[in-house]
Amino acid sequence: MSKADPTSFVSLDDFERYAEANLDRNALDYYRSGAQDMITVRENQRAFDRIIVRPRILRDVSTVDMSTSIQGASISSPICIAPTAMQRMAHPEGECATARAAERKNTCMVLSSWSTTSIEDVAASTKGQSPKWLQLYIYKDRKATQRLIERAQDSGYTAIALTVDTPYLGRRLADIRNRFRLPPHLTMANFSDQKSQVSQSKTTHVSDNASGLATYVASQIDPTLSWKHVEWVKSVSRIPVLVKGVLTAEDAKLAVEAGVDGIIVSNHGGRQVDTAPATIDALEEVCRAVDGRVEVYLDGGVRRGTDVFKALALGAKAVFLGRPVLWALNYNGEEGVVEMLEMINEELRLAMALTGCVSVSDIKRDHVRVLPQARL
Ligand SMILES: Cc1cc2nc3c(=O)[nH]c(=O)nc-3n(C[C@H](O)[C@H](O)[C@H](O)COP(=O)(O)O)c2cc1C
Ligand SMILES: CCCCC(=O)C(=O)O
Repeated sequence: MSKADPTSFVSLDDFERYAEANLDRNALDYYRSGAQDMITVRENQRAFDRIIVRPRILRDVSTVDMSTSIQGASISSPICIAPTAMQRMAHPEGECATARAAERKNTCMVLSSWSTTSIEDVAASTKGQSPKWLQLYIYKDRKATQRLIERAQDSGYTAIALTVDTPYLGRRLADIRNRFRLPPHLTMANFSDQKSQVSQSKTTHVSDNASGLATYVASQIDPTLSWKHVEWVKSVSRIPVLVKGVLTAEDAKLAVEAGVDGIIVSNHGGRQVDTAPATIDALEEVCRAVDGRVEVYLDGGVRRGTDVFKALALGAKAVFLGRPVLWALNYNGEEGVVEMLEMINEELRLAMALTGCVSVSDIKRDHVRVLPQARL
């Protein structure tokens, strides 16, 4: 695999090609892998190709405004950053570099609770001028879970994205083969002061047994979780609570009934249950079920400006990028993430101009036609 030449990066794929040639196997496979045969990973991207854009013409597109808001906070464009764990494997400045890049582009970053930099250090690395959310798992240790929410609130995070698709970790074959382990100089930084509550021990902490990551998740995450726990998170949080990992109309309705403030349509980047639907295929049924009661967002496979356009046309308020951030981080830290965000933002600007949309509210359902779903 030849390393992509940074001077000729023309699409988000180029960042990935660069990282493929640059990252060590353990990190690269962890970042790019998905569950089992990775069918959903591929579908997340391919499904966008089954949606036809219907451009409108002659509408004076000399000025295009991509600004929007999420949970009441203004952002410069509907392209945000999804939570991905352990970013310091990609670059020494990891999550801080990502947060600074997000702030420079005035967009929202979601910090993984399994970050290699603490909630407080990430907050301190920015000026607090763009929204930061904390992604949360419900840990077996409820006090530790509640403490994470409090720490996020105290550090200026403005929402909690509660991940609900991970009662167990999906089966990721490459990580099992590689005996994935977090490099010894890194830690799950949000837990380093809580060893007694969150048993982050040498044996369970991403240990080097064959399913180290899965074992770690099984030791930490409570698989008994149900909707009443979502209500519990709401009851202990002063900031909005969103659920991340909804793929069906049925669950979207239950989420609204549980009082959530927003829904992220996500299949965890195809990393949990393989052959789950592509998120762009699930988006419309979720939006119909929600019927405008809360904001709906999407992540999974978004790689081009036209992908963002299609998600907005089908009802998403904003989209979140996962892996492209890791590839860009690996390429050039904060600057790399800024460059990647600028690239996809410019693609969105052009997609809007070429379809006759001068603001995100101009992007309507009839700007796209969805072709019949291919067989998986
Ligand atoms: C390496 C990696 C780590 C992730 N870690 C988390 C995490 O800690 N919490 C979480 O809710 N989702 C996590 N996700 C899922 C992302 O938030 C997001 O749903 C997904 O990556 C979006 O798809 P994309 O990578 O195709 O853009 C992770 C994804 C990847 C690729
Ligand atoms: C133990 C970290 C798991 C993070 C995660 O959500 C993922 O890898 O998809």
